Amino acid sequence: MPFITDIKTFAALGSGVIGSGWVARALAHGLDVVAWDPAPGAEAALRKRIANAWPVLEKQGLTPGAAQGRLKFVSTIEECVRDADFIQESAPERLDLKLDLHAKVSAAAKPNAIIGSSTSGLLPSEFYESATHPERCVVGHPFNPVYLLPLVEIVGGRNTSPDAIEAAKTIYTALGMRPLHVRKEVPGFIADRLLEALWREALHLVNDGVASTGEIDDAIRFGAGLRWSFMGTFLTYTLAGGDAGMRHFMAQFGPALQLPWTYLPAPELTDKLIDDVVDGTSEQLGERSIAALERYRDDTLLAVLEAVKNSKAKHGMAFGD
Ligand SMILES: NC(=O)C1=CN([C@@H]2O[C@H](COP(=O)(O)OP(=O)(O)OC[C@H]3O[C@@H](n4cnc5c(N)ncnc54)[C@H](O)[C@@H]3O)[C@@H](O)[C@H]2O)C=CC1
Ligand SMILES: C[N+](C)(C)CC(=O)CC(=O)[O-]
Repeated sequence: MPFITDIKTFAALGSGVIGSGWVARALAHGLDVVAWDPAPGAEAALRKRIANAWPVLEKQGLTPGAAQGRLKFVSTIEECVRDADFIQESAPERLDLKLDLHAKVSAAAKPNAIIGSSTSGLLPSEFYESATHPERCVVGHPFNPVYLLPLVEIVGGRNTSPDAIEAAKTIYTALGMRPLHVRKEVPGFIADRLLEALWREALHLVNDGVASTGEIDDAIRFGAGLRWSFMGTFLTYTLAGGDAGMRHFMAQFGPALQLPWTYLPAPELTDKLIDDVVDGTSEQLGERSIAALERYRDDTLLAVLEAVKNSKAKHGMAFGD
């Protein structure tokens, strides 16, 4: 039986930061969405998050027929997944919890509905171990805010069929995303390995009293962060090697890797370090609420996405190139 790829009904399990982002994306793409989350007050919190995201989604352009009213919140896992054409799990990052949840989800779902997990780095071979029809189970790791950022890392487990990877690519593409197949199942996949290295070094810089959280954020947002929105590290450093490109770059800056500039192990999360990071970021937040900062982030991201798309078009490139 072929996997379902022309999806009409999207099931979301877990409606926290990431689950609500998936719901917003699916609704904006004109789908019916069924959601489940066991927390008290979860439905109201989800609807509030969707309402906060909706203005930027309207600005970006909704699929005809898209409406917040097409979200149905249900009270059981089975009700959530039974009639779904595609299922995305965004439950807390705990192996035991995901193992138990996926055993239930996969037993209740249509056998040919693809199941994706938002996990940031747990291994699909482990948490889909007791799934029914594990061949249709993948990781679809998104980035926050899920309703705007296109990247989704697709990772298969030991039992995932190659056809399921292709089906997941088709589904996520139809949701306006840019799938990246991570060919080897490794903890942290690709993007979170990179992000974790940056995060670890940022914590060391705070811990060693080198810079405040705001100064470290400035070092990213006025420099590398701007060029990372359209060019990755490898091509950027090719240009840093001048006309001789990457070979010259390697010769000039390669030896510095032996120093090294960076620490590998993370610093101990002492109470002082946690307080320094929390106090620093509270100061950066100032009087703004999280929701206001999210709207600022979303508007700015949309402007960046539009600018990158237009510039690529002028150079004969598609957005996904
Ligand atoms: N926050 C982030 O930046 C990102 C998180 N992720 C991944 O997304 C997943 C969800 O993370 P967040 O949304 O950040 O967490 P969150 O804490 O915001 O939301 C988790 C939600 O799951 C609900 N929940 C609790 N038990 C559950 C169960 N048994 N089944 C279903 N839902 C349950 C909670 O009530 C809560 O609403 C995790 O696997 C995480 O690694 C992926 C990309 C980015
Ligand atoms: C912090 N995090 C590991 C949960 C981050 C991600 O998984 C992706 C993101 O949105 O940065």
